[in-house]
Formats: sequence, structure tokens, C-alpha cells
Amino acid sequence: MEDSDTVDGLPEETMISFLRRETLQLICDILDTDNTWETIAPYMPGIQMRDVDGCRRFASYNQSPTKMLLRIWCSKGYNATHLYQLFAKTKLIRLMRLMRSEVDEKYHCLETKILNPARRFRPNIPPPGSQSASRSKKTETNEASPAPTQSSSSSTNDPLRVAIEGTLPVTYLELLEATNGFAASNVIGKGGYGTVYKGEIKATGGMVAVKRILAGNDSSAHGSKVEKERLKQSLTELRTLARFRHDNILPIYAYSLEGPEPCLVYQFMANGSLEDRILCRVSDYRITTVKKYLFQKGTTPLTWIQRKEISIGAARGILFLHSFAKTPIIHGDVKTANILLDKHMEPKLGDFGLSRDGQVEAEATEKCPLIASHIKGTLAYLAPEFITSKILTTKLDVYSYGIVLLEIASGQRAYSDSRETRGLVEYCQFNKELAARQNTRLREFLIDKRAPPLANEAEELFLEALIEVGLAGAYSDRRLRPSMAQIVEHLCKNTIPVIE
Ligand SMILES: Nc1ncnc2c1ncn2[C@@H]1O[C@H](COP(=O)(O)OP(=O)(O)OP(=O)(O)O)[C@@H](O)[C@H]1O
Repeated sequence: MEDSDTVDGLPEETMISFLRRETLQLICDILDTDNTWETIAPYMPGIQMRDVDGCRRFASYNQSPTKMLLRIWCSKGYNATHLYQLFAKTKLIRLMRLMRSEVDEKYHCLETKILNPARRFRPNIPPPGSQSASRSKKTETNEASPAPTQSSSSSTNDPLRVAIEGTLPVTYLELLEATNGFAASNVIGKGGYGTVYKGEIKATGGMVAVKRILAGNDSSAHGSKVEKERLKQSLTELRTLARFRHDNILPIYAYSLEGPEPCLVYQFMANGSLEDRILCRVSDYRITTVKKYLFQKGTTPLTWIQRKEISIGAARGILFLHSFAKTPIIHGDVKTANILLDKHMEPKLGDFGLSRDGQVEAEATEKCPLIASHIKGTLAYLAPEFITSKILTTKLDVYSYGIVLLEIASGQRAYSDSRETRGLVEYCQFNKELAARQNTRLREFLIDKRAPPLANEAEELFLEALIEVGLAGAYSDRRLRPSMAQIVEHLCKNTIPVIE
């Protein structure tokens, strides 16, 4: 067996021998289902990308990947109590209950803590290798492996430590190998803060996108300020993505901070950005010159069904950010370039470099809004209250998302110098008045000319909903904008929100 060094090379005693066989089997059965083990692996200190790859290969031989993962983890000195705390951290209460009889009862209060997060409790379980650890076996000293138990005040205050918690480290060398040495032919995109490369993790053949944060060569005070801002944004992105996992949020797989430039590794999105797909644009980076000739007419326009699914999926991603945690997360840079499409055209919201904890914009009572000094966003997508007063609430994302919907409906850009009415909202409003004067349906003025003709009444209704929800979302008075929950509801039902 090719991977015998990682699979069978571990002595049997490194299994979690302190767990009853039946308990271990039950835990493995649950975590093997739907590859749930992959969601806890990033929270296991000491577990690296290559370990996860090894477990995946183990699974391909019809073996339990969870059992393998736990064996590797135990070989690094972690024990049942650490496992219990890992389940607490990843909120797998069912698994905690399964093994609770096998850990000291002083840790059982972790279950109460999950059910009642307001109560603060931090049992001190020493990490392996520390003097008081029950197993003092020292392992792989070159690994930065902060045990999950080490969330003391000093570590929680360390932004770097907090940012990388829950995401796998990968070596710069592995990324060099994956991207053919960051070859120009692997470039798939460029953003304000770095270049994105397509890469292949050799062990699994899995495709990834590697964002390599630009290293500036400007050593002036301004240059180092820009550099700092870049690093800060990549850490913000890392921190946010490590905290939230959702079908419509671009998953981050790994990071590398030890090389010459910091790198973030994401799931590869085969269909590129929504912006490119709306414009039927073949990215210069994506293809060779020969292919560019073949594709010069551009990519196939999105169908109306695809547009509907993309709109709803992206809205769900934003709604998740706004509602998942106690404090809503404001993305701050929602735009078609940041909605990426996987091979099934499933949309995933990416680029969290500007995301911030914010607050829900209340419909009835006007709370004092947060003032953000950092969010920049892209001007055409930025809500007026942010531009004028730096007011930051969830309605900031609603405004930007409204613009996205208008782009999906009309195929127009958010801002264009070649239009008489440059801003997209003004362009739509202008056409709305024109349509009313000519007693014509607005959709006939605004429909994306590249899109296939509307096939049935449902598609016609959807296009109308798209335009009206888009306009409502981009309403200048933020208090009159719908919430993301209302938007998802309207789009799913093809209904039009009532606005003044
Ligand atoms: N995971 C991914 N899979 C495939 N392509 C990607 C992925 N991430 C980014 N890209 C491509 O790389 C481009 C640049 O992405 P990036 O997030 O760096 O910048 P941006 O959002 O376009 O710009 P900025 O960060 O300045 O707002 C994207 O527009 C997209 O085409």
C-alpha cells in the first residue's frame, strides 16, 4: 500500500486506547458520515494538510478516515480529554455525550457551557508536552501546535493566533509545488492585494486556489503602511473564514505565513467570478492564447435558472453572515467579482479582507450605528450612508447585494462611463420612469440582452422580482431596505417587496 508510512506505520498503541472500543467505533461512524471529520481536523492542533490528505487516501481504501485521524492525533500526545474538549469547541454535543463517561467529570461542565454560552468557564486541560500533561510524550517539535486548550487571555489577544486557529497550516514549499513555483501560467486572477494561482495538491490531485499576498518593494513609510494593511486584511480574511463554514461561503483550506509572502489556500472555483460570467468574459489569465482564439466570443451566458440559483445562494451566504453569530458579520465588499462559482455553478461568497463585526439594522428602533473607519468596498457598490457618514450596519451589504441583483438582471456593470446614467441604480430608475411613461414593462427595457429569452411565466416573474428586490435593496434610505432574510424570502417566492 503506497501510503503505508502514514497509515500503517503508526503503532497500534497510538490509537485512543483510553476510549472503549465501542465508544471509539460510534464516534468514527458519526464523523465518517458525510466526511464530518474534515470539519474538525482544522481545529486539531498538530494536524497538518498532509495528515488530512493521508486520511482521505485511507478513506479511499474503505477504511475509517476518522480512526486514522485520531490515531495520528494521539501519536502527538493528545488524549480523550482533549478530544472531549475538541468536540466542545466544534459544538458536537452528541459526541461529547457519547464519551462523557470516559472523561473526568470536572470537564462535564463544558456541555453546559455550550448550551449556555453566556456562562464563562475554562477548564484547564494541559496540552500534550506540557509538564502537567498526563502523557508527556514529546512529538514533532517543529510544529506550531497550539493546543485548543491554550485559549488563555494572552493567546486570545494575539490576533495571529486567533486568526489561524481552525485552519490548517501548509508549508510554502508545498504551495510552490502545487502551483509550479507560482508560474505565470497558473495565474487565474489578480486583486488589489495579491495574485491568485490555480494549484494542485499533488497527494490528492485536488485543485485549490492560492492567494499570494503581494510583497511590496516600497520601503517608504507609506509602503510599509500599505504592507501592514495587506497583512491585516489577509488575517481578517483568515479569521472570518476559519470561523464560518456554509455552502455559500468560499471555504478556506489552509494558510502559509512562514514563506516570503503570506498565502491563503481556498477551494478552487472552476467557473470563476459572477462578474466574469455576467459579462461572458474569458479571463486573460485563465486561458492560453490558442484557447483565447477559440473562446473569443466569450463564455455561454447564464440561463435564467442559473441566475435565480446564484442570486438565492449568494443571498443565503450573506444572510448566514448576518445571522449566524450573536454579533452579525458585515462582509463589506459584496460585489459580483467576489461571488465565485464552483463547477456546479454554486455561488460562494469570497474575499473577506474587509469583513467586520457589526450590528443588525433594526427596522423599527434606530440604534446608534457602528462607525467603521476601515471598510473601503468598491465605490459603485457602497451605500450612501457609508460614503457620507461611515455608518456600518447589515444594510451596507444589503445595498451592495441590491446592485448585484441589478447586474444579474440587466447584464450592465455597476458603474460605466459609457452610459449616460453611470450608476446602475440611476440607470434602472431612469428606465423605470421611461417604461411607466410608455406604458411598457420595465423588464423589457432592462433585460440582459446577452441572456437567453425568458422561457415561461416563472422566469418573467423572477426577472421582475430581481429588478424590484434589487432596487429595494439599493434604496438610498437604509431603514427602508429589506433585510437579507426578507430578500431570500422574496427571491424564493418570486415576490416583489413593497417600497415607498
Ligand atoms: N477560489 C478561487 N477559485 C477560482 N478563482 C478565484 C478564486 N479566488 C479568486 N479567484 C479569481 O481571482 C480574482 C482575484 O481575486 P481577489 O479576491 O484577489 O481579488 P478581487 O476580489 O477581484 O479584488 P479586490 O481584492 O481588490 O477587491 C477573482 O476575481 C477570481 O477571478
